[in-house]
Amino acid sequence: INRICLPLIKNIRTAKATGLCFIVVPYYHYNFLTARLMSRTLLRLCNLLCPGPSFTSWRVLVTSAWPLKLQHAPFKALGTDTFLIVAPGGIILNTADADVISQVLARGQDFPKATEIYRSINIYGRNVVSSDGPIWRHHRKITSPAFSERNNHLVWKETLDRTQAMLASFVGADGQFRTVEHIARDTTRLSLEVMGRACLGEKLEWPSNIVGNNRQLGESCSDTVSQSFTSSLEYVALHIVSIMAIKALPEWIIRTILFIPCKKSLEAYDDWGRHMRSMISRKRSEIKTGFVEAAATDLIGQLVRSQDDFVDGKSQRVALTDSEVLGNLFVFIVAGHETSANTIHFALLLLALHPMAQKMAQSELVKIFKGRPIASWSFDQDLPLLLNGMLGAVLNEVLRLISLVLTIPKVVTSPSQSLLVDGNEVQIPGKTLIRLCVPAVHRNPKFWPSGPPTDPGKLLFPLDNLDNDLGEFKPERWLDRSRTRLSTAEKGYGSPAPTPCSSDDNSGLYTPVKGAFIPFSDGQRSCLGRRFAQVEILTALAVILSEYSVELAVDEWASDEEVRKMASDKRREVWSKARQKGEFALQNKLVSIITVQLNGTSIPLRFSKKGHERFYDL
Ligand code: HEM
Repeated sequence: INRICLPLIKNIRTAKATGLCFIVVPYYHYNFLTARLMSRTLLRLCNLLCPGPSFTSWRVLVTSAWPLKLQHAPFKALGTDTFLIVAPGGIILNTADADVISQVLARGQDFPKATEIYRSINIYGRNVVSSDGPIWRHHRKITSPAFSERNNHLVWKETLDRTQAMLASFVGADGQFRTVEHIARDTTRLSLEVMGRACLGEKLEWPSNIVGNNRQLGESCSDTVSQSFTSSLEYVALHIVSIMAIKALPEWIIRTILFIPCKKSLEAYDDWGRHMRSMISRKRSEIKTGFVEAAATDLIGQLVRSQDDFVDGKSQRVALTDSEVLGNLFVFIVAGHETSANTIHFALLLLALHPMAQKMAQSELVKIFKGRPIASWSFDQDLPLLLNGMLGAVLNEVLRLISLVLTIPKVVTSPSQSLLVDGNEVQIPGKTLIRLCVPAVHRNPKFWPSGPPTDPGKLLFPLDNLDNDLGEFKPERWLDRSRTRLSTAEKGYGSPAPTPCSSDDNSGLYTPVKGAFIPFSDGQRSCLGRRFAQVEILTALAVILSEYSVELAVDEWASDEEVRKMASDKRREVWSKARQKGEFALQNKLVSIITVQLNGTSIPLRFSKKGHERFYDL
């Protein structure tokens, strides 16, 4: 009674007082242990005994996956874009309303980041992602300048180079492109290589010296975890979730754990930390001895240099400690490698599923590069054209359709904060957790111009965008700039906080209402690596599409020889099978583990020289 009923009654009263729509659930999703226990007992039992839950059932809303699986559907079913979930452990405000989102993001003091959720990321030291208040301001002030245009230039150069190496690895022994079964592994490696150079100043060498072969990521580690930096970085990147889970345990439990997977993760953790500490001190001596060139552009060099700048300056207190430099480098890798890798992965899948969009992007690349060799591509001249053209539209559309970060968590400072919801001033109680539901607002027809669905007979899951085309991949929607609308924040409610990079806007593309497009969040806690990611993803796609096309592989239904002999109707048939399978996977097999990714399945792809495609003429 004391732990469940009374708090629940109190929370229901508080929720009622807001006047917002609310749904009562029996347990609080963010109470990890209770949620695990209840989902295995009560939820499982109810799901066994009762018919399939509706979009607004508590059985759905207590799961962490609903923002991914149901997107805008619960909001549509409830007839509101902002509703509360009320549990004994607390109240969660969910919103898919661009106006509410832009108010929350603009008022960082009133609605700070819910850093509790990110505590487990502190394993190497305090950092900009998981801190708040003055400590966060201190980290942000020191780390922001590292994400400079000089660093982005390094990202550009490294991505040009590593993408060509990745493409070369797709060619089989017979000189022909082979089917790439797990493209996500290759894009992960590509992204780690770019991170290695632009973040840590290291040219990563894989032990096999071949990127993208069908070897499992992480296999390069020997049983005891290799001493080499690349292997330990790869191992840590691949096992981040389990390493963070182990490190959340008390030290005495950790040190007495004997079973092998945990030991390996711990060794990798120690190994990478050791590598990084010696790298930091090496950087420091490189800077001292005047070897500044490399140190000045990669992120590690800039963070280490900022330590010296501050020590030599007026206030000695301001510098980051070595452990904080390490903590920040670690979160840059966590926040940056998987997000960029998965975006490139999803962009390639969606382009393979939509050959018309791919052709449009390719013809624009012909106009931009006019057949110039990659070595002569220019960061200053060519990148803005990519960002503001069809490829920029492809990137935005991928990020709109598959939001890598599902929800952006904020918390209400006590005692309460007011918000304008549908024109009414609402008092949101202190400590309420706010979830900005990214996939839902990205598909909310209230905030996006939309057309009719391309194929009204085709069912989409979830069934929430049947009367519009917002569930479809249509990069062209970003090319019409006349669609810009105004938001509450622009009309003067609250003052939008400065974003880190002002030069990274795709100003040549359609500008959605403020708060409607938030793949990188917005306001004072927006993504520090936004421009880094944009440069990396666009550059990789430009290298691939300037000379090659990407198609769905059909090996499951026909061999290369059979495809060669097929008439066009037969080819269309096998391609349709591959398309159906690919679309099914994208609609049903996405999961969110730190970021959104395909789980337990992959969509095989085939690259080909332009002009040698197998299904382009269909
Ligand atoms: C497509 C790629 C990326 C996406 C979609 C993305 C998305 C996001 C989002 C939504 C946030 C806000 C999270 C929150 O407030 O809960 C964020 C924060 C952050 N991101 Fe990214 N990110 C990407 C790439 C990168 C890269 C490449 C880096 C670094 C190299 C990076 C570094 C950071 C950092 C340091 C923060 C924390 C900023 C702060 O709290 O002050 N991100 N990112």
